[in-house]
Amino acid sequence: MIGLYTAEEVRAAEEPLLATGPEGALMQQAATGLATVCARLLDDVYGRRVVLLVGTGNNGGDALHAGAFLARRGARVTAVLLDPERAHPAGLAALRRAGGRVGTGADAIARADLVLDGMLGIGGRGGLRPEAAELARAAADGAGITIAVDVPSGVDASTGAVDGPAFPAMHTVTFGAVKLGLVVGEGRGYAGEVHLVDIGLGAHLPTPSAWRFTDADAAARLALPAPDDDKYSQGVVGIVAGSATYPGAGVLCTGAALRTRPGLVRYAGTAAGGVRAAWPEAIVTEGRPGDAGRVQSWVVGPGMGTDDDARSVLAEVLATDLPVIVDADGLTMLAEQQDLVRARRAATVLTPHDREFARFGTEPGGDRVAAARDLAADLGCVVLLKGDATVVADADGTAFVNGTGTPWLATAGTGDVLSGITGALLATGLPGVEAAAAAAHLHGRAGQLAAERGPLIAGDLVRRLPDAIQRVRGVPHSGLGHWEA
Ligand SMILES: NC(=O)C1=CN([C@@H]2O[C@H](COP(=O)(O)OP(=O)(O)OC[C@H]3O[C@@H](n4cnc5c(N)ncnc54)[C@H](OP(=O)(O)O)[C@@H]3O)[C@@H](O)[C@H]2O)[C@@H](O)CC1
Ligand SMILES: Nc1ncnc2c1ncn2[C@@H]1O[C@H](COP(=O)(O)OP(=O)(O)O)[C@@H](O)[C@H]1O
Ligand SMILES: [K+]
Repeated sequence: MIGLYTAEEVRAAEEPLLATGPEGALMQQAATGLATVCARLLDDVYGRRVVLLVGTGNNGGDALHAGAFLARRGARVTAVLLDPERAHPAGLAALRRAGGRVGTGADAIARADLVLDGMLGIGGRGGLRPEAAELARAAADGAGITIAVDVPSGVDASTGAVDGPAFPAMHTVTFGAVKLGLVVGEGRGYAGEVHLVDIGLGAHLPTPSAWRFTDADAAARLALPAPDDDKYSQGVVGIVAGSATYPGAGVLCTGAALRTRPGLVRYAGTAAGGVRAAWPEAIVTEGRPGDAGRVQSWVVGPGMGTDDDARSVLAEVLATDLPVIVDADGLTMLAEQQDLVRARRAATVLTPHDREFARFGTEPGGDRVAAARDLAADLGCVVLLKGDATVVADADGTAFVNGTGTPWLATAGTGDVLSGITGALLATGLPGVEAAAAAAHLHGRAGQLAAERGPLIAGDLVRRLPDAIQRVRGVPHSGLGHWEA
């Protein structure tokens, strides 16, 4: 798993190194790593126009030292200083020695091949002040590569919240640890591709605030069937989704469960006809959940409606002592009867998008990890807050930020697929938070594979799930896979 850290956690890790190491050593390491990434992205450094946007803190110092490195390799480097009196003295001296110069704003930025944002790092507070905001806007209008030093100025490194303008980075070169704010919320959109430069913080870093799954982490939660497995032993999933008028959610959700963990999937609900026609492999009843037969987890909510029948079905499922994932219409009803979750002892996973989340009392706001954590703690369940970087939080504060997916997932029905995947993983006995994090990872991988062929629809996700599972297990999706024992 990849650790995601707040600014405070990174500062605490830096302290012992600053206290014991030679003066400026950390900054030299950071600046060298930064300049190396810049040189790679510029391809040929000689003669290139580089503009440094330099604030008053150490973030500006990093930019100045990296600028000196690039100037020594023949780049034409101009530093734009937010406050010339307070620019990092050693960095400025190094830049001058290397032949760089100090200049002014917008024109230089418009002509630059590369703009390096060293205005604010983890010491930034609140929205950008007017002059910094103006430079960020000029960088957005320019044609050069934009690279943020440590964190894009205007992005809260710890939360991803953005208050007003921020520097639009195509790349962010971050030091020592990946800051949470670079991968979640609005900040993610400003950070671009994140490059991590090692400055030796490793052993000093605390347990991170949040985690990101890798393919290996997801694969570890997708156990293969063993020789002694049968169709029941892998975990049977029960689905309540869709309706007679709108069978689609039932079809997508059941298909996703089958394609994730095809031991046995049971369906109970009013979309029975559509589900039966689409998935002869599923065991289908028009009746209530209690009529479906034994299951090890329930998926309830997508497209089931919110009438009195739907309400009583939701209550019936939540009254079981089985893991349950609640989505869509199920969430709309649950928001009005939140005690149905609080009373549960088995795992409950709620999978709201922003509007569904708001029905529980508060908007997600700028700090999406905190929002998901707070709701999870309040209800004593797992909350999976959907978005371009889906957040999964448990009642005890454990949190994951998903790193897979594609904006092509913003299409109707993809959430139903996520519900089916989550239900299938819950049925295998995984803790709720791990099932949800693995499901989000796998769903995103399926989306990426489906998007390779252009615009995707939700059914494509179901079709690509086997390839996605192969991919996260390390088997090339286009190859024959491993035949060796
Ligand atoms: N620690 C280390 O050893 C290492 C740290 N490293 C680097 O240092 C960075 C952290 O440096 P830092 O602590 O100096 O803070 P930093 O982010 O430069 O900003 C502080 C300045 O910004 C100002 N300011 C604040 N808010 C503002 C706003 N909204 N709008 C405008 N201005 C605002 C504030 O000024 P003031 O409020 O006093 O006017 C203050 O002077 C870190 O991200 C990494 O890049 C690496 O070299 C590795 C080694
Ligand atoms: N811009 C985006 N980038 C990446 N993923 C997205 C984006 N927008 C939505 N998604 C993902 O698509 C899915 C949409 O789910 P949802 O809103 O419940 O759709 P539906 O109810 O139509 O099935 C979620 O998994 C969400 O994380
Ligand atoms: K910055």
